[in-house]
Amino acid sequence: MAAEVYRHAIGTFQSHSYANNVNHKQRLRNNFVRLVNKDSVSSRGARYSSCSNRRSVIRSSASQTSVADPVSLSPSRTPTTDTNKKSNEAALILIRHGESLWNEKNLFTGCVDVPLSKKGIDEAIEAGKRISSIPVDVIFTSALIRAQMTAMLAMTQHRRKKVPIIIHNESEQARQWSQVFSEDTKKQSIPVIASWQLNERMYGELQGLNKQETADRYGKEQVHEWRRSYDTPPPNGESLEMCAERAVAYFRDQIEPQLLSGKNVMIAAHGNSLRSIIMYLDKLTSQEVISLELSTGIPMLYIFKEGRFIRRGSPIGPQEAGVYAYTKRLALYRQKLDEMF
Ligand SMILES: O=C(O)[C@H](O)COP(=O)(O)O
Repeated sequence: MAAEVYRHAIGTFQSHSYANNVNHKQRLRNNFVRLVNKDSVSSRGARYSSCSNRRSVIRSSASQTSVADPVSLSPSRTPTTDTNKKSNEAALILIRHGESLWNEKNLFTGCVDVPLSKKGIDEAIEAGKRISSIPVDVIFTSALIRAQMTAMLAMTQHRRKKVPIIIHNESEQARQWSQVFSEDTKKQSIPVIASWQLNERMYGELQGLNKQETADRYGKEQVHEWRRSYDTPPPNGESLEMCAERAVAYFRDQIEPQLLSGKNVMIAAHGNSLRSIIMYLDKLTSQEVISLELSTGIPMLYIFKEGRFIRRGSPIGPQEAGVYAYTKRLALYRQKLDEMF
């Protein structure tokens, strides 16, 4: 089974109470409305919501919920963004943030904005070493500091030494205002786009609670269902399906066009927002995704080629020959780096 490929150990986390949820119920209601009306789901405009996933063939049946289309892209999804490269091939790196202070304490974290632990910082740096020879043209992160720190720390290790700069991308005007006019600066920098749609799923009333204590109180099975099932939300929180509604919509609307235009993309996000995106990329069923676990701070590489996503696992290190054998472009880039540095 495809999910078995993801051997990363599950981080242990636990829960607690959610501090910033004044509008929480309203948001959940909105999410449900959006779920009912899936065709109208857009990653733009809304403030807070959940994500959704799709992998390859997501079958629709009583036990296997259909999430989205297979990953091949229709002509209507041709890139509309700035694209000077003409290529139907690109690299996609996914990284779950390094261990956070609440991961360390085994607390359910969800949308709470918790920074990295010391170990998490080391993991982010280590992740950066693993991808240090893979070109990155644009970075997407969630709006949460643990994902943003992971992306920045990882990029400190990159051989090309480009500087990540934050770009506001939420509207045409924001994009205009964020423009970098100097061609030299553009070449020496990497745009970073932060978006709430890539946030961790909202864990509702579990946020801030200890995971082990919650399992002791409600039972292991119940807690496993809240954490790993596709469509059972934790109390007042988001199910993976709800999380996928926002994350996969965002991926399709904002990230795929970049890949289609030949840009290499890195996404630094979270256990469940990335699970939903991987479900989409690998066409996992709602049953298969249950066993998909992501470790903190482990980069995963996909090659986007002819409208399809090809999973290439996790680069072991910058010298790993196999990574650069995947595509001619990666190999050439690596060769250029070797000559320059
Ligand atoms: O929000 C959290 O607690 C973690 O980031 C993910 O937790 P999980 O492994 O319980 O989904």
